[in-house]
Amino acid sequence: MGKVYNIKPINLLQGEKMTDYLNSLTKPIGSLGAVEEIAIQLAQITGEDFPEVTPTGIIVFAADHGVASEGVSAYPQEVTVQMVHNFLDGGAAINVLGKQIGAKVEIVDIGVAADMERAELHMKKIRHGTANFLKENAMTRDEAWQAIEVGSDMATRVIENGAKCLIIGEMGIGNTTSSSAILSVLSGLDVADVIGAGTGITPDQLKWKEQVIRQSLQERNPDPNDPIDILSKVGGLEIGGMVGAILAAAERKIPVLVDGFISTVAALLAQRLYPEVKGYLFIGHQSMEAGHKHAIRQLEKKPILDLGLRLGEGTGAALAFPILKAATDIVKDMATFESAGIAEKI
Ligand SMILES: Cc1cc2ncn([C@H]3O[C@H](COP(=O)(O)O)[C@@H](O)[C@H]3O)c2cc1C
Ligand SMILES: O=C(O)c1cccnc1
Repeated sequence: MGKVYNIKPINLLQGEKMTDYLNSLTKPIGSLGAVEEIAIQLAQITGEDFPEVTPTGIIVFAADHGVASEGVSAYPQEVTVQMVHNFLDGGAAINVLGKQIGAKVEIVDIGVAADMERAELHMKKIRHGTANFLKENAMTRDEAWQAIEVGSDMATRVIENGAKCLIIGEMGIGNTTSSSAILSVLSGLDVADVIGAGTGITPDQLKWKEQVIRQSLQERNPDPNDPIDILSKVGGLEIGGMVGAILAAAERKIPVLVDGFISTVAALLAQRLYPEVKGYLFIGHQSMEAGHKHAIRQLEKKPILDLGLRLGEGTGAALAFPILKAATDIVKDMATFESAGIAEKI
């Protein structure tokens, strides 16, 4: 069994207080649209009159997938470790976008197949990649819980170092296959509806990917009502890490800015473990990956941006972050009708 997380429902009363305050600011009521909705949710999450989201922390969990050996990705498995070096050298998209929003990017090896030692890398390897879930369970239940704990410990550290908002990202060749398998089980949707081209596979490879997932789900038969059974049978270690990070942030009333398909599937697993988690989540963007809209719908959420991204790493979340910051600035810096001496609605 894993650790128990004490996740409280969000504070609806604080949200009502924020609505009243937003209505007192010098603008027609509701005219800042989704930005106002975000401000209200941030108030509900933090319980604060003036919520803050800076500094924000980014955690990228990296791990390999045994199922990659089935040829379900457009790139070879070695790209995972090569990208980890790239993250540490500052050359990946998430480094650039993280820098733009003043966020530190923490990289966690939670299950990369290759061994590496780098000063800035958090070495938390649980195993050298998952097993090929077409042939056997991806990992044990115990390893699934360990992954969740690594993620929650990591998020706790980032939050204790001052982060007021958490962005989660991932790197793992083959992880759209794992995420589609998880989503199909959690949603009951057919595999064909939740698969996509990932890193850019051909239509023929996509058919094969569908077949691999279909057969894996038949063989492994994960229990739709047991998120840990699903994670251990067809999941990934970086997905478990993201689940744990989300739970730890929610426990500490820290908003989580979720990225694309893979991280939203992790958020869905977290929500199935602890339904209250939902209130703490923002979905940064709508990914091009076909299953993402279904994952978002399962969470009854709306993505902040829709820019045609299909990358992961936390990039779409980092791009959406300035909208969250804008919501907090509006609340903090706008004049009220009273302070500015402007006539209110008749
Ligand atoms: C160079 C490179 C950088 C990436 N950064 C994120 N991903 C994304 O692509 C992978 C998932 O797609 P699939 O399931 O098709 O392998 C994950 O690593 C995801 O983070 C990348 C992929 C590549 C090739
Ligand atoms: O949306 C994502 O997170 C995504 C999509 C394609 C490939 N990698 C990640």
